[in-house]
Amino acid sequence: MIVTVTYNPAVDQTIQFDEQMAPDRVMRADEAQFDAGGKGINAAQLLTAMDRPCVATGLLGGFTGSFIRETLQDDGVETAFVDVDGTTRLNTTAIAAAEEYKLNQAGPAVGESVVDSLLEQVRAQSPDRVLVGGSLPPGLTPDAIDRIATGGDWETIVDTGGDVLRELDAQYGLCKPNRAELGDATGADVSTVEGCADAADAFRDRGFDRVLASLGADGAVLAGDAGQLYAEALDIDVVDTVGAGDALLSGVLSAWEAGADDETALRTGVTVSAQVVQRAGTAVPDLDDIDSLRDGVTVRRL
Ligand SMILES: Nc1ncnc2c1ncn2[C@@H]1O[C@H](COP(=O)(O)OP(=O)(O)O)[C@@H](O)[C@H]1O
Ligand SMILES: O=P(O)(O)OC[C@H]1O[C@](O)(COP(=O)(O)O)[C@@H](O)[C@@H]1O
Repeated sequence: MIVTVTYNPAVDQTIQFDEQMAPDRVMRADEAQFDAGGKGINAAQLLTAMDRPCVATGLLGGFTGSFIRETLQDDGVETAFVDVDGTTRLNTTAIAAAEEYKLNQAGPAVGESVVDSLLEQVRAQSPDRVLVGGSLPPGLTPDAIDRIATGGDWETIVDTGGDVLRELDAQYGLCKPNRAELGDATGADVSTVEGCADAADAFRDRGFDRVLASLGADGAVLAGDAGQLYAEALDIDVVDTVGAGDALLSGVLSAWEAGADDETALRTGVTVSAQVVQRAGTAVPDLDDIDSLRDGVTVRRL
């Protein structure tokens, strides 16, 4: 069973314009959408949609927090959140002509005592795996993630930015940097797939059993004890890429929970992410055919 921890959830607002962004004028969006977001929350929604037992925990506050709580309830996602005084952030993805702008807020400041409250919620679920996903709100340091990783007898997966990744001290089952985060965390040349795979592999020494590096339209690399696996991305029409990394990771975790090997897990992740990027925002797509669609993903050993 998986518990997801989102220290800094967000309502994801996706707005679409049929013209390019321009300063000093009113831009009017043709379409607007609101989704419950934040890395662990997206993962919990996707894992639930794939019938994997999962509980979403994290910090919620204010009207945006209530929206996330209600959305997850409607989606049948089990939750165990901790209430905070501030207002959960609203992150915006603006799609203008063919360009994508991601505008993320810092989130409400919290005190360190929230880590104890969250740990209590996590322990109460007795999970096998815990996914800690997303940025940290003001008031918390990477120690908040290490404390979850060392707080019980579970494998911890982490999906967070390069700066925080570099500062983690505990032992983790997996981290999932995207290309920029991998570059930030390692300082390596990540301009080629091979460079990314080598950087991911080397980064394992910093306390990660496996590193799953997502490379956008170039696909993904999974580096572990058994070597480096590379999966090409599927050739699809992308609406926006928000939630793509969460989808990749959710597919991998879902397959592992079902007992699959790394190659099958990587195929599953790439397939789930392809479904997500073909839809606006972080809404949960139809995932019924994932097991058959994943056969279309090309994986090779590097
Ligand atoms: N343009 C694209 N075409 C096809 N698949 C994509 C595209 N962008 C992202 N993906 C899929 O989503 C996964 C995660 O994307 P990425 O942008 O690297 O993650 P993040 O959202 O964390 O930045 C990729 O590994 C790939 O499978
Ligand atoms: O916590 P961060 O790094 O600010 O990211 C939060 C944002 O990332 C998302 O989880 C999407 O993440 P990915 O695009 O990396 O999958 C959004 O739902 C959320 O608004």
